[in-house]
Amino acid sequence: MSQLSRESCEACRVGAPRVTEEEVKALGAEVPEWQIVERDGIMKLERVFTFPDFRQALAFTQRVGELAEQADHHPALLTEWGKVTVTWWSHKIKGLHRNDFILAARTDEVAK
Ligand SMILES: C[C@H](O)[C@H](O)[C@H]1CNC2=NC(N)=NC(=O)C2=N1
Repeated sequence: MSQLSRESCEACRVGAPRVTEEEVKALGAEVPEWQIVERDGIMKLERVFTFPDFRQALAFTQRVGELAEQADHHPALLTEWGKVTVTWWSHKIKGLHRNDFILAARTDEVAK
């Protein structure tokens, strides 16, 4: 279990600081399989997970949903036959917060 995945998420609030460029570099190194993408001017953290079939993709989707509920911090999830695209960002700050990297690390844990 990675150090980052064990960190606790702080409550997401309007006005919370987005991660700086330096933090993106440092945190990104802890979740190297994730890409930083920008959509509608919002920086997001995204990874595509692949599976042997739809049933296993769906089971993984459920596990990610559970960890999101536990953290009260939710991703966008696209579930397809054999793959799931997970995208994390913080809606309230329209960008990336440390929480998003913590939850990306936790997502990697439940993919195993
Ligand atoms: C009311 C509820 O706690 C908030 O809307 C939470 C829910 N989940 C969330 N998830 C994400 N990714 N960003 C948020 O700002 C957010 N806010």
